[in-house]
Amino acid sequence: MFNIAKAFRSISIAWSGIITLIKEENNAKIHLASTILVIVVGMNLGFMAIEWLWISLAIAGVWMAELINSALENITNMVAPEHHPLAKKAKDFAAGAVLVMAIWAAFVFCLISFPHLWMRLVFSN
Ligand SMILES: Nc1ncnc2c1ncn2[C@@H]1O[C@H](COP(=O)(O)OP(=O)(O)OP(=O)(O)O)[C@@H](O)[C@H]1O
Repeated sequence: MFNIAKAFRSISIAWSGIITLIKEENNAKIHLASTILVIVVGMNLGFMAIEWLWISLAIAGVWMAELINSALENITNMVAPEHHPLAKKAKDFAAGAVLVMAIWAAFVFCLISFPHLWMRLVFSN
């Protein structure tokens, strides 16, 4: 039978994972600042629904990549606390995944915001 209390507990645990990430990981603080900045800029420039769809996908993608990267980092640290070439590979691959998502997110943001900025410039004169 569906247990609503268990479902809420799972959500609460997942949320606390995100909070721990923000508290402990420097990159997550950068993602948080970028997320807030993008939302503020998007609201200011008046992004349309379809544009918010892409922006939100990009933001969620970066957060997902960072969460998975940090999970893999922790598992790697547990399995191989000493220096190991495979541990290095695992961490570097996971970090690469975050970089790929961050570059794509920056591309999406530029692609969406530049035409808005351009229109602002043209019609402000
Ligand atoms: N056990 C290890 N064996 C070999 N190389 C490692 C090991 N641990 C870390 N490294 C190398 O050092 C780099 C930095 O590792 P670290 O654990 O500090 O993560 P990080 O990249 O600083 O992540 P974050 O800043 O998100 O905490 C890794 O990307 C990897 O190249």
